[in-house]
Amino acid sequence: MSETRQPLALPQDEKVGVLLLNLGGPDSLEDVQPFLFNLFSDPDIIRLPRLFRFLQKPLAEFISAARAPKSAEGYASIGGGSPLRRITEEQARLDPRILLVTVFSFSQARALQKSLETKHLPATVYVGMRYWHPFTEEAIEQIKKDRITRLVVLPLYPQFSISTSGSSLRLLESIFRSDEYLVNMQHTVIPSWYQREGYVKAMASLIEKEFSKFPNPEDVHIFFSAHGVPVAYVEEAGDPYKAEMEECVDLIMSELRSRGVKNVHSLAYQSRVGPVEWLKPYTDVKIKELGQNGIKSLLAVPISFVSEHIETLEEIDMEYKELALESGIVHWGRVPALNCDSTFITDLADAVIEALPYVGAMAVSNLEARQALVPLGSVGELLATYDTQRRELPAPVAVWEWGWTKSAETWNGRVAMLAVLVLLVLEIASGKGLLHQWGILPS
Ligand SMILES: C=CC1=C(C)c2cc3[nH]c(cc4nc(cc5[nH]c(cc1n2)c(C)c5CCC(=O)O)C(CCC(=O)O)=C4C)c(C)c3C=C
Ligand SMILES: [Fe+2]
Repeated sequence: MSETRQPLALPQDEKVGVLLLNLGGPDSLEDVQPFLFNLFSDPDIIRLPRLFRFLQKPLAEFISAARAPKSAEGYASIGGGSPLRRITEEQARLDPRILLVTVFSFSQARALQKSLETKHLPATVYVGMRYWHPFTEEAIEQIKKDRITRLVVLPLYPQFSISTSGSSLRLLESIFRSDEYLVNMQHTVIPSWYQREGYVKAMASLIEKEFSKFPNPEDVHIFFSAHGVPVAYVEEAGDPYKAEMEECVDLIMSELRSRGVKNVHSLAYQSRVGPVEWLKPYTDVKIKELGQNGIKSLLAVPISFVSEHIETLEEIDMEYKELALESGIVHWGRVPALNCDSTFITDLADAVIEALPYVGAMAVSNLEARQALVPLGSVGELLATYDTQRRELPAPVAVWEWGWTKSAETWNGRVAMLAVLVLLVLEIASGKGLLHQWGILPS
C-alpha cells in the first residue's frame, strides 16, 4: 500500500489498460425505461427456461414498462437521474486541481488513473457500464483504438454475484470471443476484493467517523445493509455473494474491534423486487425488529456498492430512515459510500498492480488467488468456476400485478400483444397454425 513502489518492469511496447465494470444508471428520467429494459433483458437478471428464451426481449419490454413509473419516482427524488456515471468516471482519472473545487463529486476512474501514475504505472482507466452509457461495448471500442496490450478487468463490486460482476463478465466473454484483436489481448480479472486490507480499513474508518455524530457512540447499533439477490441464486446457482458478504462484514467488524470498537452489529438485505424469496433478513423487517427491541441509535452502512446511487440516496436515506424513526429509533445515521476515498482508491491501484503479473497467466497456480471464493483469472477461467450449468432461475420480478388497477386496460392490451407475438413465433417455428391454414403465411 505504499506510494514508493518500484516502477514495474514492463516491455516498452506494452500499453496497460484498466477496465472498471459497473452497473450504470439512467442519466435522466427519459432514460429510466430503456435502462430498465436493458437490465431485464439480461439473462443473468431474468433467466428463462431454455424453451422460452425467445421471450426475453418482449418480457423485458413488458416488465420495464410496468416498473418504470415507480422507478422514475425514485430517480426524480434524487435529482432526476443516477449519479453513478459521474462518480465512476471520476474514480478512474482524478485531477487534483478540480478535486479542490468539488471534493465530493469526484469519480473513481479519474482517481484510480492518478493513483496508478503516482505508483509509476502509466495506465489508461476505462469505464464500462452493463445497462447504460458508457456501455461496456463503447469502452472496449476505445481500448481497441488505444491499442491496449494488457488489460486488468476490475468490477466495481466488492463482492461477487452472478447478477452483477458475473453478468458483466459474461458480456465481456462474448465480446472477447467475437473479436480477433481482443482474443489476442492479454487480460486478467479481479473478481472480488472485499477482503483487501485497504478496502476493509477504509470502510472501518468511515464507520468510526460517523460514530462521533451520535450523542452516545457506544450505544450505536451498526446496521450493514447489502443489496439482496433471490435466494435461488445462492442455493441453486451457487452464487458466492452471501458467503462473501458475511465474510466482508466479519472483516470490517474485526478491524473495528482491533480499534477498540465494541458496538453490536447486524447484516440485512435490501432492494428486493418481485414475489420470489430474496436473501434474509430483509432490511425493512430488521429495522422494525431493532426498533421494537429498544434500539435507539442506528448507523446504516451500505455495503455492496462503492458509489452513492439510488439505493443509498433514496431507499436508505429516505424510506428506511422514515421507517426507523417510526419504529422507535431516535438517532439515525448513514455511512457515506466510499466514492473516491483515498485509502480505497490507493488500495484499488495496488490491486491492479498486484494483478498485472497474472495478465495472460493461469492464476490458479497462485496460492492466494486459489484461496479466494472466486479466484483471480481470465474471464473464461472465472466463468468456468461458478454457475457452469446456468440453471434456470425463478424470475425475480413480478410480471403481473393481480387486481383491478388504473393501468389494467393498458396492460390487457400489452398482454394481448405479447400473446399474439408468442403465437406468431410459435407458428413460424412450427410451420403450422391458423395463419398457415388461412394462407397468410406460406406453408
Ligand atoms: C451488489 C449490488 C447489486 C446486486 C447484487 C443487484 C442485483 C439485482 N438488482 C435487480 C434489480 C434492479 N436493480 C436496480 C438498480 C440497481 N442495482 C444495483 C446493484 C445491485 N443489483 C445498483 C447500484 C442499482 C442502482 C443504479 C443507479 O441508478 O443508481 C434496479 C433499478 C432501480 C429500481 O427500479 O429499483 C432494478 C430493477 C435484480 C432483479 C437483481 C438480482 C437478480
Ligand atoms: Fe439491482
